[in-house]
Amino acid sequence: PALPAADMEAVDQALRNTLAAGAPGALARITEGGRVLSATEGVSDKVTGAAMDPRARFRIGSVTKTFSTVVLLQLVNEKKIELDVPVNRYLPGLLPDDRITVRHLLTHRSGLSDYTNAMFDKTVPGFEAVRNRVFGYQELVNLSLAEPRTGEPGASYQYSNTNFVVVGMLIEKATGNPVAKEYERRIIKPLKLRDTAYVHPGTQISGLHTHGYLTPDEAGAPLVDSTEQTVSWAQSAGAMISSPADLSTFMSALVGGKLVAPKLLDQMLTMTPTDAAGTRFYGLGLRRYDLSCGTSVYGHTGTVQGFYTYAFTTRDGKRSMTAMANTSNRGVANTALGATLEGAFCGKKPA
Ligand SMILES: C[C@@H](NC(=O)[C@@H](C)NC(=O)CCCC[C@H](NC(=O)C[NH3+])C(=O)[O-])C(=O)O
Repeated sequence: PALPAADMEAVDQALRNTLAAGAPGALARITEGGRVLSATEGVSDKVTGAAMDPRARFRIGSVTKTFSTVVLLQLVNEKKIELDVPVNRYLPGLLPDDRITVRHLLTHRSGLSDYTNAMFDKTVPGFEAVRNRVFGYQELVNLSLAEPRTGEPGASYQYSNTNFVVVGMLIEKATGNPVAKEYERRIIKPLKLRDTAYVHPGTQISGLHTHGYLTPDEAGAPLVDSTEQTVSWAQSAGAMISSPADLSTFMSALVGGKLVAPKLLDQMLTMTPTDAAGTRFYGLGLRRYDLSCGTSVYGHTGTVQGFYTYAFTTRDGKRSMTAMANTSNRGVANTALGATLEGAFCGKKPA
C-alpha cells in the first residue's frame, strides 16, 4: 500500500520543538521518487546568522557504521572475510576472546566495552581533550580492553563504538587500503555521492557546511562550536561527512539491493529488538524503527559533537528522510527531532 503523504506541518513542528529544546537549527529533507520536500528552522552559523540549508554538509556520526558495514559485507561476498569466524583469525591476538566473531561486531553483541563512555564522561572537557588528537585503531581498542567486558560473546545487544573500530581494522587488513579508499571505490563513486567524504584526520568540513554546537552538561552554559575536529575518536565508527541528499541516496540504494548481495542484505535486515517496547531493532550495522502507523523504516542515527542525525528509508527505498539538528548532548535533539520520522512516513495523524 502506498504511504500516506508526508505531513510537512508535523515535520516542521518537530523542528520548532527541537529549537525550543535548545538547538540553534534543525532540518528535514524527504525524497520520494524524484520529488524533494524539505523544512528548515533556525541557523547553521550562530555568528553570521546563516540559515540552515538542506544542501550543506555535516558530520553524520554513527551513520558511518552503515557505510562500514556495506564495505565489510562486500568483502564477505568476495570471500575475503567470513561473518561467523573469530575476529582473531584475521587480526591475531587482537581480542582477548576467540569466541568473538565478525558478526558479533556488526550486531553489537561482542561484549567489548565502549571506550567513549569514559572518554566523554565530562562532555566538553572530554571533547576538548580529543578534538585535535589523532588516534590509531589499536589505541582505541586498547582503551576498551582496559575496561571489563559487558557480557559473553553473542549474549546480548550492547551498543559499542569499539565494535566498528575493529570493523575498520578488518577492512584495512583484508584490502591493504585505508578505509577512506574503500568507502570511495565501493560506495561514494558508484553512487555519485558528491557531498560525502571520509577526510580523517582532517578537521575541516569543506564547502557549504553546517556549524555544529555542543551543548555542555551544565544547564545554561553557552554552546561550544564543535564543527572542527578530527573525529579520530570514532573513525570507521563515526567520522564520515555527508549531506541530507547523499544519505537518502545511500540508504535507498542499500535497501534497493544496489550495494550488498541479496543474501547478505537479508542478513543485514535480520533484526533483534533493542528496546522493551519492541519498536527499535538492530540488524547488521543498521537500525529498524517501527512507527505508530505500522510502517517500518531502516537506517541509522548519528551523534557526534554538535550534530544529531536520523537517516532512514522505507523497505522499498521509495521514501527516504534525513533529519539533523546542529547540537548534541543532553538529549536536546534526539527526542524532539525523532518526531520528524512520524510526520515523514506516517503522514497526518488520524483526527
Ligand atoms: C549513539 C549514536 N552513536 C554515535 O553516533 C557515535 C559515533 N557517537 C557516540 O557514541 C557518542 C559520543 C559522545 C557524544 C557526546 N556526548 C557526550 O559527551 C555525553 N557525555 C555528544 O552528545 O555530542 C548513534 O548510533 O546514534
